[in-house]
Amino acid sequence: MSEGGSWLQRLKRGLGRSSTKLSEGIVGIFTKRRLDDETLDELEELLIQADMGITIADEVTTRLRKTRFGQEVTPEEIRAALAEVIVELIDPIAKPLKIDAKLKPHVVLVVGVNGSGKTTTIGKFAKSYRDAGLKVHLAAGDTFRAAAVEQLKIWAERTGCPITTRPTGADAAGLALDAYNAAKAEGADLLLIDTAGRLQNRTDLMAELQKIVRVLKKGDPAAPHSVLLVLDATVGQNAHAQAETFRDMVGVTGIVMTKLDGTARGGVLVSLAERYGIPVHAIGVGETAEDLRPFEATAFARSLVGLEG
Ligand SMILES: Nc1nc2c(ncn2[C@@H]2O[C@H](COP(=O)(O)OP(=O)(O)OP(=O)(O)O)[C@@H](O)[C@H]2O)c(=O)[nH]1
Repeated sequence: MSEGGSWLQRLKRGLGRSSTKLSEGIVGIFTKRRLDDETLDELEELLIQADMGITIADEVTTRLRKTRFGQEVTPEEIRAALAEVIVELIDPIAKPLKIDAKLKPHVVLVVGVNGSGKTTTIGKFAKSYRDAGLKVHLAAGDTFRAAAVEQLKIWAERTGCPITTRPTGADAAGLALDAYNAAKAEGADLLLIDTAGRLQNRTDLMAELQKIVRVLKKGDPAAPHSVLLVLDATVGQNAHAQAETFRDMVGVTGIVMTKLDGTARGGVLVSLAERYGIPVHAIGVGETAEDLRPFEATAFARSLVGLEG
């Protein structure tokens, strides 16, 4: 559980496992040693182990080799260099989800594997867009789990957003279209559609997701206007497989990465950014909706490597 505090404190605390592992690793390598082939190799290995990806590991070590080879460097300097490379890489993909109010409604389909944090994400987004003055409609598209519908209903009540539901076992595509029509009739600006969690290797469930997309197009040929993939950071490298399959199946337009507090491998977000270039809208660093915030490159990079401020 998070114990409150400012967002930066929550972020730092949430990324604590990842930053401790990286910091300790860097201190271990560079205490009283020069920057040479051996230490650079060890650094590269550490960054790969931290799920940063080979490109980042390469870029950091190449830069350090060019500028500091043969010199003594402090762990602090290494962390600063690392943060700099990470910021350059993730800044272009750190983008909030932009709602086009002209679409009425802008349709956002939220997808991901079971328990990744879809419902929490929808609740949080519903609240923040409502607070910003938009009319939001929710669709409880997880027709497999009654508890998921209940959870979304609670969010609907809490945020004062109308919600479309159907009994367990109902056709999720039909529900999505019903929700679209209801949202349109209400003049809603935004329709957030929850879906059942599905593993990316279940082709039958992935086909169902494609059906939802096809059926939504009967309402608006351009819908869904956004497809958000919610990824649980604790799955580590499997996040890559998930991003790839969901992207190929339904064209992911943005990512929300949750549970960064539950892993020492927060670097996976960086390697995802580098590999797919898909915008990251928000990150979660704790169990409550308060812990889910827009993704901000500099704060993330500095917190990840354990730098102050
Ligand atoms: N520690 C931590 N827990 C989180 C985070 N985001 C969500 N959770 C928790 O993860 C659990 C699953 O979140 P949900 O939003 O219900 O996930 P879902 O994807 O809708 O789940 P399904 O309906 O099973 O597909 C809940 O207990 C959340 O409180 C996070 O950033 N950190």
